[in-house]
Amino acid sequence: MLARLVFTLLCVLVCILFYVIGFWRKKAGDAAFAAARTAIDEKERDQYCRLSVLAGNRNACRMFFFSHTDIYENHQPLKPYSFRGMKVTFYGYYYPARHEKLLSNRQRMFCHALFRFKDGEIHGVRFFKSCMEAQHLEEENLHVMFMPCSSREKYIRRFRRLDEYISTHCPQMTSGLNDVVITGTRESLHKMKGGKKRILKRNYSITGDVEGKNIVIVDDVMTTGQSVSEYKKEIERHGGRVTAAIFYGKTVEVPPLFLLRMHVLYIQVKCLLKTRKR
Ligand SMILES: O=C(O)c1cc(=O)[nH]c(=O)n1[C@@H]1O[C@H](COP(=O)(O)O)[C@@H](O)[C@H]1O
Repeated sequence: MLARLVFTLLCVLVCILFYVIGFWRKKAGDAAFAAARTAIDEKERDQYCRLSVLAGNRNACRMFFFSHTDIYENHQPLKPYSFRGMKVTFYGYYYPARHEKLLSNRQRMFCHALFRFKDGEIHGVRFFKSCMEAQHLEEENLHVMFMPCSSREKYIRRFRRLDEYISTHCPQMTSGLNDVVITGTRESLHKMKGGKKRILKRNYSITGDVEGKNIVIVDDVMTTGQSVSEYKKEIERHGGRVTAAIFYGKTVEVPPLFLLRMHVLYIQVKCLLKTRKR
């Protein structure tokens, strides 16, 4: 009887202990995360962020990933790579708006610039030139085609300034802004369900003469790459040859949080061993 009572008491004590540890671990994680968000420089931000990850804070895991995107992503900005028969380059990483609070000032500014490009508020010439230079395409005879958007207004607003730039500053290139007619409106692609398996509703037709032309596609964001590859197929059905594609941003994909935690643990242990050796 007494043994059973002692056992029950011990179990209750252990539960209380776990609860208290969990409670303070969460508090410590939240505090470190708050410190990371208000840190004055990247180094301090990273240190607090790692502590918060170790204390189990999920947002800190995402923040850690965003600060080290280049380690996890297969492709780097302005480094061309092959994708479904095209050379692809992007200008920078795009972090979806829901993660805005976890970004550094530099990343936030980049995403704001991307949104302004999407809305036609900035011309995107620097992005265009940088990506074309990265692929050594500045001097090539190319026909530039723009990715059709959800409506005609958006399409013209977004790309008209690049169209002007190409017509006035790039004598060796031609702009295909008017090769496409947007026939109706469709939902924004990122709102469609189904990820890579979603069925894209085509709301445009190619009316310009693209036959035999060497084509580069320009778009704002690449996420799964499905829309650019469908557009490429459609252009090729009309006789064009799509050799390259450039994007203002490439959407990052957050890896499983568990992997991020393991990575942070590994880094912390390595740091600890290093300081003990000294
Ligand atoms: O404006 C969008 O629809 C959009 C928002 C967003 O957060 N991410 C995003 O990729 N898109 C659009 O989705 C298209 C790329 O999606 P994928 O086909 O998955 O590569 C581009 O035309 C983007 O404009």
